[in-house]
Amino acid sequence: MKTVGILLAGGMSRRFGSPKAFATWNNQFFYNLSYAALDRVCDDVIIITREELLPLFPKNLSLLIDDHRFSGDGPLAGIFTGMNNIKADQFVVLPCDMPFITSDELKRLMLYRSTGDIKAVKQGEIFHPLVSIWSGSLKEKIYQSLMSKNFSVMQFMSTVSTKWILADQISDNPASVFQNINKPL
Ligand SMILES: Nc1nc2c(ncn2[C@@H]2O[C@H](COP(=O)(O)OP(=O)(O)OP(=O)(O)O)[C@@H](O)[C@H]2O)c(=O)[nH]1
Repeated sequence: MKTVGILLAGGMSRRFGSPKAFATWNNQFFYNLSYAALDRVCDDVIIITREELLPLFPKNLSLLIDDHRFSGDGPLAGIFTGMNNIKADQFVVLPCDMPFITSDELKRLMLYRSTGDIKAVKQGEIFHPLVSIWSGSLKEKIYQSLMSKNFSVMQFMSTVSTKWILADQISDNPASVFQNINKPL
């Protein structure tokens, strides 16, 4: 079973004020922390970003810019871009703005038994749709959704079989781990 990591790093970071992928924690770029988590559990990892940010990343990493038909259309477009460029049975998706997630949580999410199309994390009333595992068979459906201008990840998830895994089932410290950084720390 081939597993590919998709690291979403193509957002505008309007609330943060500068590209979140290059924010730092413990002297490490956010994107690097998420990349390391994915790299430990996936066969390959691909960073999906936008053109302006491309030159900022090291050249040795696998990088793609969003499919030009859907550039600026949000994370679903990023996920499609990854799936459309690299074949895999499953894709482990992470955003670049949840830097405290480690390979431990991802491993436990991967091991969680589910027969659905998507497994994603829910923490109390908070949904984390971008901390998720997607079946490679969803590519065409995502394409149709984007073509119909339905860009919402949550909306897409409601149209397929999505299993929400409680954060405390895959983490011993979910409140610290599943922090979504939208504003400067
Ligand atoms: N590849 C790609 N990633 C995206 C896109 N939009 C958002 N993301 C990523 O998805 C994750 C969640 O993004 P958000 O925080 O919702 O949006 P943002 O644009 O980064 O931030 P705001 O401008 O403050 O809303 C982050 O990792 C973003 O980098 C996009 O159009 N393409």
